[in-house]
Amino acid sequence: MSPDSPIRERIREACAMVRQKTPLAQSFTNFVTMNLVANAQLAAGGSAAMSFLPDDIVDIDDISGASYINVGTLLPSYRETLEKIAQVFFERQSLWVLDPVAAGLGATRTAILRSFANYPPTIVRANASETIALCGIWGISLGPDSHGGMNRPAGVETVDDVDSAMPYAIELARYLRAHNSTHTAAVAVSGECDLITDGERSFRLPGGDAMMTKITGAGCSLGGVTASYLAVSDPLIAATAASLHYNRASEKAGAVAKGPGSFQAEFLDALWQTQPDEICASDIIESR
Ligand SMILES: Nc1ncnc2c1ncn2[C@@H]1O[C@H](COP(=O)(O)OP(=O)(O)O)[C@@H](O)[C@H]1O
Ligand SMILES: Cc1ncsc1CCOP(=O)(O)O
Ligand SMILES: [Mg+2]
Repeated sequence: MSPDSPIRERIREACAMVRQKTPLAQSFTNFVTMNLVANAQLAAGGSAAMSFLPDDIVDIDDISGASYINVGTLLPSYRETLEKIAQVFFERQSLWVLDPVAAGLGATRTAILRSFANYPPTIVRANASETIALCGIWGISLGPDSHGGMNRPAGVETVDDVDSAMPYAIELARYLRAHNSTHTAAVAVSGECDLITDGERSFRLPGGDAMMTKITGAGCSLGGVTASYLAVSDPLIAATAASLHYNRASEKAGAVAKGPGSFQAEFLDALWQTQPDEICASDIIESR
């Protein structure tokens, strides 16, 4: 992507707006990484609120710029609760991000994710295996020889690479645009070289530090920060800006950290310190 692409100015503007407006993006997320989600949203410039009760979620939605649902840890009540919340978001045309953590693993998680097909999010943020598995659960395939779907549960970590998930991500983004209530969407597939697509345009985002795979919550917190950006920009720009912010910050953290513990602390500092001009100047490889 050329240095003078209009996309870069939209990314810079989104980064500036998150800092200026401190948008609230609420989260219904897992217990393992909830604290990092909130701290990453604050370090990126946003504000956070975590809730698990449908009526509370709706009240917070009234004052939120976007919301985030992450299915990493489940309780028995979630089977009904999460479908109801997604339906309310759909009816209210609320903007929201889904992280389908461990998609394909377990009957309850699969039933919850399947229910979201009727009330889909604005953005799906996932690793490659979760992206492929979610397409299988929602009946989105690439044709007779595609392998995606429920037969590839990977747990929390990916067992696929971003390149193999790319055709699925493109179809998934097209599904979101056709079926969600705002008809705008993006899919962010994280990995060694991230992919962001709206079903028409696709960006590959090289860089970032591999130590991100050694802290739990790197992906979950990226989902939360993506929601912070969605509160101030359109889905394609929000997903791109959040992922670029993460990559530039993780590179800074990787340069000074001595292991995963100091890396996480250095990463939060770097999220806070990394500026819009640096983020929008990132290497972005566009493919159509
Ligand atoms: N090999 C890697 N090198 C650099 N950055 C990576 C690598 N793998 C993942 N990341 C980054 O870590 C963050 C979380 O991605 P990932 O680990 O794929 O999500 P999840 O934790 O949901 O599986 C993203 O910002 C992604 O770009
Ligand atoms: C370990 C674990 N178990 C259920 S959720 C979770 C955290 C996953 O975090 P991430 O997807 O960001 O690695
Ligand atoms: Mg994850």
